[in-house]
Amino acid sequence: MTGASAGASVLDDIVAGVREDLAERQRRTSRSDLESAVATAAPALDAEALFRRPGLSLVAEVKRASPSKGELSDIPDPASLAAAYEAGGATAISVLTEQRRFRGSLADLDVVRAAVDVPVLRKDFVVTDYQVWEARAHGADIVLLIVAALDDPTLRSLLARVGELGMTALVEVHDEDETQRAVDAGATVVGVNARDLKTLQVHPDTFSRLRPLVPDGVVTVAESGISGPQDAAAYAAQGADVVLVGEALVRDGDPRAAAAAIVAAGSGVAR
Ligand SMILES: O=P(O)(O)OC[C@@H](O)[C@@H](O)c1c[nH]c2ccccc12
Repeated sequence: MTGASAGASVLDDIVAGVREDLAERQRRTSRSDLESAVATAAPALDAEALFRRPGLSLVAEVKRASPSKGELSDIPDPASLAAAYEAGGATAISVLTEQRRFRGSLADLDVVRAAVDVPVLRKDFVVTDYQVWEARAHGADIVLLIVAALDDPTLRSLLARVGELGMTALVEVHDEDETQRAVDAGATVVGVNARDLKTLQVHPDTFSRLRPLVPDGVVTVAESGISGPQDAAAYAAQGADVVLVGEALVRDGDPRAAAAAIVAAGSGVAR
């Protein structure tokens, strides 16, 4: 049995809402409209190559709310927030585009894309090819693929599409079985989410438990519950190439300095 069929969960609820919103957008914008937009868009930036550079990379997230915490921050100006992250040395910017639980949107992705020169991640519950085209049409360079939400054939076909469009896939796992599925499907960037999206609980030891299952040469990303520089340095010492941070940055009054402190903490950590 795969994660996608593991019974009712928060994740199933979120994906059901995502599919309804998706059907609505598909009525307005055809797949061929998206393909035309992609054909004339600037090519995707190579985020994976940036993640492979020495030192700890930071992916800084634009996140207003979450199912576990509710409202986090109003973020009236996502473009300025993203620019602050970039000025602080973030390698890439993550933008939540899920609307119902995270209060994100493709409009947020658009304004962030226009505001920064670094790669941008579309953070959403991607379950169909259409959403990958949509991500690229809106300027995303990276797409999140959550293994728990996908069966193997779908994971593989979405990975192939992300590659065809020149983008990087961040393939998210939260247990041993999902890690094996990600690796077998050929993921080159694996994100270990310390928050189990089925129960919403954070388990800080998840990264160190799953890291040994990821082959050398695959980029690893530590995700969720990172409260600041100390946590980031700890993940770097455990072999993380990248940390993905949302709440701690959106709640900080000085997101540029907060991002810079995380980047500084990760530099010079023996890995
Ligand atoms: O705000 P935090 O605890 O720093 O977490 C960021 C990020 O890991 C989290 O937003 C996230 C990780 N995977 C996801 C999948 C969908 C939505 C959100 C997420």
